[in-house]
Amino acid sequence: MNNKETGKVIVIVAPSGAGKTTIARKLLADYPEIKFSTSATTRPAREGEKDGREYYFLSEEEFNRKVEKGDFLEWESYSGNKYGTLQSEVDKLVESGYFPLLDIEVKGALNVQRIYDSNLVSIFIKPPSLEVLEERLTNRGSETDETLSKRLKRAEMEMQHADDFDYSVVNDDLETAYAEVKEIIESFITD
Ligand SMILES: Nc1ncnc2c1ncn2[C@@H]1O[C@H](COP(=O)(O)OP(=O)(O)OP(=O)(O)O)[C@@H](O)[C@H]1O
Ligand SMILES: Nc1nc2c(ncn2[C@@H]2O[C@H](COP(=O)(O)O)[C@@H](O)[C@H]2O)c(=O)[nH]1
Repeated sequence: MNNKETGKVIVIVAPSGAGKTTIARKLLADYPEIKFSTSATTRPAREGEKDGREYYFLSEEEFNRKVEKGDFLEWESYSGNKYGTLQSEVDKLVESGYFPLLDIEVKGALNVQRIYDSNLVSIFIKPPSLEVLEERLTNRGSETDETLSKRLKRAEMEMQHADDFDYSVVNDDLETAYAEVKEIIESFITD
């Protein structure tokens, strides 16, 4: 499948810790025609993360310059840092015939959804409960007490937006959730 003419975009959205990156990675491994749209962020890199792969890691000043230049399709502040989708990143992938996959938070996803409209599919990944979400974030070991509590607080608001997206999938058992996501994606990219 080639996406150059159609310019379709895939958005996976979820509260932090629900498992969207885990599901996105499985999609990227199974579908060579789907490519990750690398976002920019002011958050420091986690262990094992590489600049230009997980994110473009920017200083606050570099990020703000890009905002002023209008380089972002969307951007948001999240848990004390800024995150944004670069229009050039999405365009580059479409130009090369790929389906860009955006792994972004709720407010940014709502904005991108408005822009791409019917050329976009959005899937909200739900954790089985907020307790499980906390457990997953804690086990991931990526958060301090402060960032964990900010993310959980934000998750409560984000969960209320589940119905604003095209589909919502509960990520309790990973393989079951992934099978549901695959079905949605296959129908979108072949349509
Ligand atoms: N179905 C599942 N059952 C148990 N653990 C899971 C499941 N899905 C994901 N996880 C684990 O939960 C943690 C959070 O998953 P992941 O990093 O994919 O979340 P995320 O939604 O991308 O978070 P963030 O928005 O912060 O990047 C990871 O350690 C992951 O291995
Ligand atoms: N609005 C946007 N949100 C983004 C973007 N890139 C990532 N994200 C989301 O931020 C949170 C936190 O991510 P983390 O890597 O620090 O755990 C998470 O929900 C991401 O999906 C973006 O470009 N725009």
